[in-house]
Amino acid sequence: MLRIFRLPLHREFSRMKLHNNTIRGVHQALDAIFEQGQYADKVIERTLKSNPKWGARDRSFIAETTYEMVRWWRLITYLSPSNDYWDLFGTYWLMQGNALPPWEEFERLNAEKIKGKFESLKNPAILESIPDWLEEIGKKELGELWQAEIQSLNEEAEVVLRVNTLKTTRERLKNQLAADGIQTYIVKGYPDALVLEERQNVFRNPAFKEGLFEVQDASSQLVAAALAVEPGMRVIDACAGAGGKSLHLAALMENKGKVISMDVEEWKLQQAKLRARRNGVSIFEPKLIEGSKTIKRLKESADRLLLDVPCSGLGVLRRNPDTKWKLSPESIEKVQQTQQELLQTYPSMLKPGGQMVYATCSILPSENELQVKKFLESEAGKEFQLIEETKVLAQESGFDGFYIARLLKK
Ligand SMILES: C[S@@+](CC[C@H](N)C(=O)[O-])C[C@H]1O[C@@H](n2cnc3c(N)ncnc32)[C@H](O)[C@@H]1O
Repeated sequence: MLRIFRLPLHREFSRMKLHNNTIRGVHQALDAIFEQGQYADKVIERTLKSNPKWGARDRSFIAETTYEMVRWWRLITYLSPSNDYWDLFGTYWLMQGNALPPWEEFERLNAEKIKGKFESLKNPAILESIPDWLEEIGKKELGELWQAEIQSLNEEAEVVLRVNTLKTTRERLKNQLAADGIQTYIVKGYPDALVLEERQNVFRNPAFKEGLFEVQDASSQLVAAALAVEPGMRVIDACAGAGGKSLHLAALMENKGKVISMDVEEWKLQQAKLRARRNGVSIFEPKLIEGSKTIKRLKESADRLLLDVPCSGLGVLRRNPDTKWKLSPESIEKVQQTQQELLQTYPSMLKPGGQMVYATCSILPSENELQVKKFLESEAGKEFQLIEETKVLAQESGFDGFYIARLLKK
């Protein structure tokens, strides 16, 4: 069998008979992602809902094939004889060393030709399936670390759970999931994490519905932990989104004190509210940011402040491979401006002697240590001191790329 490069080989799928209508499901999803610019996770959710007759294996085939094709889109389109969806799927299928059935839809595909084209390919951006501008930025910012980093970010993400210690322990949850046939393992350095041995949908499991865990990458679990919270504190999570880190903070605080979860998007805070209820978190207080007044009213009111700022998301490409096709140098520049604006204004909410964490899910120094440096050198940063910073690269951790800086307000 021909296997021309290191695309993850889904053995389960390669033995599977191809069905015309599941491949059409993949086409439909790709069309919504690339032609209509929709987000991959939402598209897959909707595509799967649109056909209740698909069984569990068909569903995971559609979801995983779509994700992998999005990840390797540039390389696939380069190797494919045309941009027709059948040619693109057929190319992807052959690239993994699978055989194609003798259907007329696949008539134009020639495995040897594809292999030859791949072997003579030298352009690193096409080989890693990223836009040219990203290859340039990555090389400029990360130097010799870039090649291994982008390779690592092109791998399939593991599914990691964060145990809700307000309701259970890691050991108990591990056993409970094992009894349901879900095997997990623990990783040193991540006290609340359980990693699934095999990718599967855990949202239907009763333990999820009871709020015993959340799905949250291991690197992301380091963020709330870095804030050194204690029960009884007043903590502001200023970019709380749907509350992933607020829930973790509340668990670390043993549900004592207050977590004020702020965001500019009301619908995200509504989601956070539902999750807080499921998690048994009672110290959660959502607060919509309506302008600079909301920030001013909270002047020097927090013992701890989390700035989990909007970012390029380049550290979480494993999970959101469509990000690389949606970003641009301009959009990264814009988000960097927002990051510095938030750094200039939000720390006013912290009490003197309080601590804050600035975090991103990016691997670019220009969103990370250089932003913190700029802040510390500015008027607003004069009273702050950097205590520690952690640069999490995917190639070293095996999980998402993150940046976490802890600062003290003197
Ligand atoms: C990286 S996400 C936060 C993820 C979240 N902390 C979690 O753990 O799930 C950044 C969030 O910042 C929010 N945001 C964007 N502009 C903002 C602003 N000016 N002030 C506060 N939050 C903002 C976005 O809506 C988004 O939810």
